[in-house]
Amino acid sequence: MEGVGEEEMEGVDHLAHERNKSEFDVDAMKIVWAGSPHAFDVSDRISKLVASDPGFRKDNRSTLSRKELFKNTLRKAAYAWKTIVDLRLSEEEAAKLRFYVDEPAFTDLHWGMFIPAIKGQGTEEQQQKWLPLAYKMQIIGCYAQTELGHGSNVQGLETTATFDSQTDEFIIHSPTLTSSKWWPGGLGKVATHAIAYARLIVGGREHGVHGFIVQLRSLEDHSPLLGITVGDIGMKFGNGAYNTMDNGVLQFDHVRIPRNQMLMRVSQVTCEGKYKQSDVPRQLVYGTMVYVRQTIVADASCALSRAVCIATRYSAVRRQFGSQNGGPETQVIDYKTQQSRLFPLLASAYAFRFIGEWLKWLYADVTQRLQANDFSTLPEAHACTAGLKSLTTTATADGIEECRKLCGGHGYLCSSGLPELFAVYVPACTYEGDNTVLLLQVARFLMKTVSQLGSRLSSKKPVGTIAYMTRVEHLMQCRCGVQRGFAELSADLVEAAVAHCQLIVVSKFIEKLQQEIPGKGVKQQLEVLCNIYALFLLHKHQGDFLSTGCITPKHAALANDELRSLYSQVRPNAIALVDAFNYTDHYLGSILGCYDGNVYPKLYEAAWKDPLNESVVPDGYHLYIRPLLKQEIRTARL
Ligand SMILES: CCCCC/C=C\C/C=C\C/C=C\C/C=C\C/C=C\CC/C=C/C(=O)SCCNC(=O)CCNC(=O)[C@H](O)C(C)(C)COP(=O)(O)OP(=O)(O)OC[C@H]1O[C@@H](n2cnc3c(N)ncnc32)[C@H](O)[C@@H]1OP(=O)(O)O
Ligand SMILES: Cc1cc2nc3c(=O)[nH]c(=O)nc-3n(C[C@H](O)[C@H](O)[C@H](O)COP(=O)(O)OP(=O)(O)OC[C@H]3O[C@@H](n4cnc5c(N)ncnc54)[C@H](O)[C@@H]3O)c2cc1C
Repeated sequence: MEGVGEEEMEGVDHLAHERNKSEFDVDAMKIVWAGSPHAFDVSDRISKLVASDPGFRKDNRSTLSRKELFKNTLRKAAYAWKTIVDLRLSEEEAAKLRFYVDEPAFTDLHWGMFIPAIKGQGTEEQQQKWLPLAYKMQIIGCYAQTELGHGSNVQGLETTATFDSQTDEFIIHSPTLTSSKWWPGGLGKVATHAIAYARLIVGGREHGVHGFIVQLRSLEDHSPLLGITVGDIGMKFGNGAYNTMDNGVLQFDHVRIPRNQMLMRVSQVTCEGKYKQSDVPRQLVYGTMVYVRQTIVADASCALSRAVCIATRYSAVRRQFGSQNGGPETQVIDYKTQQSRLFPLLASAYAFRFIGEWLKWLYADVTQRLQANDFSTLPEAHACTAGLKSLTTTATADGIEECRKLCGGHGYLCSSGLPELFAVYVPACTYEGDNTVLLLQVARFLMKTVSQLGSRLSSKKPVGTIAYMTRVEHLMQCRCGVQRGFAELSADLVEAAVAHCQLIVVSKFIEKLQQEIPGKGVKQQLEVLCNIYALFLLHKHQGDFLSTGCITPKHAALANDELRSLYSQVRPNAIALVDAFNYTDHYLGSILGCYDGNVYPKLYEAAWKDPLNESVVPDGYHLYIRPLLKQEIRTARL
């Protein structure tokens, strides 16, 4: 193997000159990014714990076969659980551990959907029975909603749950091929139980889709129970990437479960076969999706900031052109074109961090209200979680790909970390609701609000995130007919929904800046980023702003000038602004993004570790290359 001098690999901080340029207190910014001194402490401690433990190694994922990859994920999940138990980690610390282990696994669905579904839709009694088992991982659950034929259209699911009053049981059945459950994570090979969604039929009458706790596999030998056919749906996009997850297929053949395994907080079936609806809205059956959409928004800033950190550090290391008198070439980060692609993404990472924080608050608020039987803010919470999930995941997936391009050719190497990050992240635009379908929900909410504006029948004034609507006069003129023309106008309405969500992100960023933010220069940096975020959007959509007369061409030109000036203000602080994410090299998983910026020796070293380089002459030489070179190809046995 070709070696690299030890001194070239270790110890020298190639980005030190960049760090010295920064004009703000990076440690204080780390606290702002983490959310609080306590959150910073937990995150910092757990990230270092994971990074220093060889049990959590992840640099070999792209070279493993699916079976090896999956087995390794099982090992890591078991090891993570042992670490959590041995170290007596709190729930907050355990969640951080899962985050820094950085490998999609069945545990995400168990903790992220199965348990929340029981908590949100189960009765007290059901929670008391199932949650202790789930918390100790004595059962492992998944969330089985989507089917081969229907994902977005939940009302179109075909699986049935028919009540049998003779035996006090439900019979869960997949009547067609398209009713096979398809996609649930953890289902393929691991889950012992599922929250399965099915159309409830009682006494021959249908009552829509409800959730049921169904055991799938034996707790003794893991074999599927009678009437259950279950397996993995196959390889997904990208090597490694989301293939650590066993997304599954499941068919029920008249599987019987006790009546008390229907989640009965929203509606109940009595032993006499009576269907009863509580006074909580039916939409609470969708509550787990609202919860997860909110966590996805909070996670978007993590994925985007990770890509931005890699691209920013590498852009400061990489030099092309511009050498004067034999001096060093220009750092690519100094090119205005690089800045105009990179810095809006840096600003977006911060914007999404704060919108995630705000959405957590909104979710906690609506949960509290629901407990007190106040359902008034549910439509707004649904619109915000759906819309912001769509906005942030689309921007993050696009942003990760842009960061890959910002790293030139080296960004295409797996060792840059960016291809895998993209492949793992991009399904977030589809799962928990296809992003366009979710924006249509926001559009519906907006149109409903518009149709009520000024209506004599409605005395309610729009509040919260739609309060601005009373101030937009020409909305009043748009009221007529928009409800009737919804489908025809849906492409435009989706754009309106995006604009509404962008407004929320910008206004919450501005609200954040109205708070006290300690630390030298921290607030000023955030103001610059906030202005970049807002002006970049204005610049990108200037056609819309100009055509609606919201701005003049002069305003548009001024905004563009200001944007360029803001990029110059960010430039000296760029490295410190990504250092503030406090990511370990282990978590970043990228040679291009490593903290010390010592990129080239590490790339060189890593190349020699590729399995193809294990032998100088490749396997297959004698069979395929030599006959070709010797012109013996016609006689060779191929
Ligand atoms: C090792 C140790 C580990 C320790 C670990 C510790 C912690 C780890 C913790 C957690 C891990 C964290 C997170 C990870 C979790 C998961 C993320 C990872 C992987 C993702 C897995 C993906 C899962 C899935 O994809 S599940 C399936 C999701 N499916 C969808 O999203 C379907 C999308 N479709 C819909 O939501 C709806 O059907 C629809 C499109 C909204 C319905 O449209 P429509 O038919 O028009 O509506 P109706 O059904 O008729 O509804 C009418 C009425 O209701 C309103 N509505 C709709 N939805 C909601 C809602 N959710 N809430 C409130 N209201 C709603 C609708 O607007 C309409 O209102 P209106 O009548 O007033 O207009
Ligand atoms: C990696 C991954 C993990 C998943 N994990 C789970 C899980 O754990 N549990 C689970 O239950 N499900 C899971 N899913 C399924 C996921 O929730 C669905 O795939 C998702 O909700 C989208 O539904 P769909 O596949 O039916 O898309 P479709 O609705 O078929 O979308 C296809 C196209 O049609 C468009 N479209 C659909 N409806 C409309 C409309 N009304 N108007 C305009 N355009 C429309 C969409 O925008 C899209 O472009 C997972 C999916 C993935 C990719």
